[in-house]
Amino acid sequence: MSGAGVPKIRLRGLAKSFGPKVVLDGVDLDIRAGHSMVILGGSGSGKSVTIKCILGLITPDAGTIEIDGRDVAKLSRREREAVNDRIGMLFQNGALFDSLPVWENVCFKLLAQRRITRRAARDKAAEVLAQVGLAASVSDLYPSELSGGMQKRVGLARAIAAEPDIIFFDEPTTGLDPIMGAVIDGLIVDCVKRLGATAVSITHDMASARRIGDDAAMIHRGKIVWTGAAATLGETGNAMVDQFARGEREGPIQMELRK
Ligand SMILES: Nc1ncnc2c1ncn2[C@@H]1O[C@H](COP(=O)(O)OP(=O)(O)OP(=O)(O)O)[C@@H](O)[C@H]1O
Repeated sequence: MSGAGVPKIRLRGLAKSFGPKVVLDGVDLDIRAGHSMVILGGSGSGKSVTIKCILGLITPDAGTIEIDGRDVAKLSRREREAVNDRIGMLFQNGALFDSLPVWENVCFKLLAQRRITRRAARDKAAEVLAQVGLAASVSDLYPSELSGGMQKRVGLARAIAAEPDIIFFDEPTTGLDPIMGAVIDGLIVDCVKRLGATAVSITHDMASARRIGDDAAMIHRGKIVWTGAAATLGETGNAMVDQFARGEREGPIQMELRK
């Protein structure tokens, strides 16, 4: 458990370059426990690289990542694995395994870690599918037999099945029609609340950002240039953030691109 005031995730001076290309240039960010943070930024601004650093998939060149107040670089491999076991992830394209039926996809992590029998996994899958509004009969279908919205729901069910306390959402509404996007956002909010989890989302969809976020942060040129309430997006008073949130061609970001 986090103590009062200790962020669930704290990034300080996070830096990462690929060859000569500086992607993260000193990212400082606090993500509050039990809250939902939305990370905004242009294409290629380093949102995914930031999340991959937190997940331990990319090693930063400099800076620290603390989860529950502990510097993850100082954890043993076993401790790091234990941290990752408490993290769920909804990938942009669902990333479901085509060769496995829905129920095995949903309980993949629990089965792989032998935390559940195959029989119990079927029951667990039905229970979690119900939480994302899918009937138990979907359990035996394969991902190719599902619509995009259903695949997203199954991906969400998989992300929450192991009852994580941190969940990452990578562009959860991309590729969905606006109504299905709103439905998925509602499910995300419900599931995160039910688990009492900390959520971190990447999205380019401002309506979605306002719906799922408590807090928002904008990354630009490898740094966090603004943090504030997600509800204020578009009217933050920060010209860069408001331009981005409103999708306006003219503004400080455009001026920089012209240089
Ligand atoms: N493994 C890698 N090797 C080399 N360059 C990389 C690698 N991963 C990311 N990059 C580069 O880092 C930059 C930031 O990538 P990242 O995927 O974090 O962007 P993003 O903000 O998530 O963008 P988008 O919104 O388009 O998904 C890009 O220029 C990308 O090409």
